[in-house]
Amino acid sequence: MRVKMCGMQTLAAARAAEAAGADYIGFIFAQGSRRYAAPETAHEIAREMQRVKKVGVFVDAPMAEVNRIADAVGLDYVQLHGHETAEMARMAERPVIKAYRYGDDFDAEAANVYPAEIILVDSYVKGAAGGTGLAFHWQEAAREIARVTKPVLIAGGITAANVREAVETFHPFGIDVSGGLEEDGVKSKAKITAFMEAVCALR
Ligand SMILES: O=C(O)c1ccccc1NCC(=O)[C@H](O)[C@H](O)COP(=O)(O)O
Repeated sequence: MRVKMCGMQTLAAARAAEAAGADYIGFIFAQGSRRYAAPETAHEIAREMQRVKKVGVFVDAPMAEVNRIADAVGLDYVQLHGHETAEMARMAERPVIKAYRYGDDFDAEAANVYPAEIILVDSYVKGAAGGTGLAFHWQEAAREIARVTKPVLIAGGITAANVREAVETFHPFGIDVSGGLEEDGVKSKAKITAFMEAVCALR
């Protein structure tokens, strides 16, 4: 079970995520997010990482900008978290993680033919692209999400307290977490460690 820890803004948080055993860390390049990371900052953090894969999160950004930032930062994946078309995804120069919001644009058939390596299913909250800290209706969604034939990351409101239920409900490729690692809106080393302990207890 893979773990993606998203919304990294400091070297300390990224080091804690890597040391705890995260498989992916994410940087938010969506202007307006409180978790926005400037590409220069993300690059400084990324170059210190040894093993963890670096993901850049974009919302309806021009693909030229996505590719430019991916090069500048040294990203391993780009996460398209808006309403990007398949044509846009084909222009990506990195493997794509395509995010859908359950209750908005999620559609298993569309996800299966979208040119992405990994599908991420997040919560839908009107007016927010992601990082809401809210879970969607897992029991209702499970059968539909099971029809996705690609690796699936489940996101939205996951914490150390409910990650077992998420895994037992979806049996996903992996879990994506951001707010569940924060204390007063800032990534917490203690919460990062506690989250991975909860995941390791499932393995
Ligand atoms: O985190 C953000 O601020 C954000 C803003 C705009 C688009 C995407 C964003 N986050 C993407 C992620 O992959 C988050 O980890 C995911 O939405 C789950 O967040 P949370 O519910 O806080 O665990």
